[in-house]
Amino acid sequence: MELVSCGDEETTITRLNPHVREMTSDILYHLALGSGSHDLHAMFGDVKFVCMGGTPRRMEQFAHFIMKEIGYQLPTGAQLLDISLHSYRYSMFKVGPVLSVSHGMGMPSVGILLHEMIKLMYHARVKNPTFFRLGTCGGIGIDGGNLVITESAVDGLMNPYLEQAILGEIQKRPGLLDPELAAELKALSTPEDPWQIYSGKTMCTTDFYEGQGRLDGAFCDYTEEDKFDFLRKIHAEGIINMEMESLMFAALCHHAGIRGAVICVTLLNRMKGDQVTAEKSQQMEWQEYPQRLVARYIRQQLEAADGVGSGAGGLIRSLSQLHLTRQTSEQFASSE
Ligand SMILES: O=P(O)(O)O[C@@H]1C[C@H](O)[C@@H](CO)O1
Ligand SMILES: O=c1cc[nH]c(=O)[nH]1
Repeated sequence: MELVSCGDEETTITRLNPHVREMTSDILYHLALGSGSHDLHAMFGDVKFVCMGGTPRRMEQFAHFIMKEIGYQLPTGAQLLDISLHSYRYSMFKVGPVLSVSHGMGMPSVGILLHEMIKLMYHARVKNPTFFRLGTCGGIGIDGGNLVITESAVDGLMNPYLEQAILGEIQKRPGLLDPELAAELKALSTPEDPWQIYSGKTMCTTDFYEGQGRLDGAFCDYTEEDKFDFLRKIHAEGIINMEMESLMFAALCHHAGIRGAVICVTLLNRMKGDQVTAEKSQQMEWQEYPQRLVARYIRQQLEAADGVGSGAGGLIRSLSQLHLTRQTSEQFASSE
């Protein structure tokens, strides 16, 4: 990707806010970090992959999982710490070149996080990061426990763009994701995996209940027939799942020129019901499926960068100058 000159810095982020370039100190309020209070280049300059998902617990688990998968070792006595603990909003864990961050529920929450993660990449001088959303969704004609890779995201009206009111006017940003990345991820799935993998359009809604045509919300002013007419209609348009973040994620990654992918596990088939009835232990196992696929991709990329046959360890060790120790945690706390 072409480097864009930003004052005395270079960034691969397109359309970066010119005001941010001029700010001597930028507070990343919801991450409990700041370009004035922290040496963001020293802390995050080696990041290559940013993985996001709804809950702090899932993203902490992913951090531990990816640590094993890429053979990364914390220094003796160090613990994996929540870098954004003192924001009381999001949780963020760093494992060498991988950041694992929770984004909460819905587009406003993931949108705020994306603004700050994109600025973090700029301040840390990270070039060409890849962003992933590792999520859960409702399948349309796909049973629970399968994977969906989003090709592009649409809103609840099937518009292929994000509409945002900015200064009293609607701005439209396309919900496009990187087709090559989606294909590369899909190719990493094998017939031995416990899931089937699908790719298609994702409907991103602003609500879990009425917004997704459920019959089990507190309110429902439509019939079961209306619901199924709608699900059949959107399925005929190539929509194979529903969730609540993909459109914001796709639109902001595309706007920033960041390679992004959305991989969700289905928790249920909406053609068969509305309630999530799978056992909690089953849901927990399913939640790991997107993580397993993305871990394969990260491993593959690190191994390729490290040279064939030498394994990911060397690169990861050399990339990971920064270890998140108690001392740096106290630094994070001081930015509260
Ligand atoms: O990534 P997660 O599993 O948090 O995303 C989906 C979409 C909504 O945020 C939430 C609804 O249950 O799950
Ligand atoms: O049906 C579902 C399941 C998970 N997440 C959603 O947004 N919808």
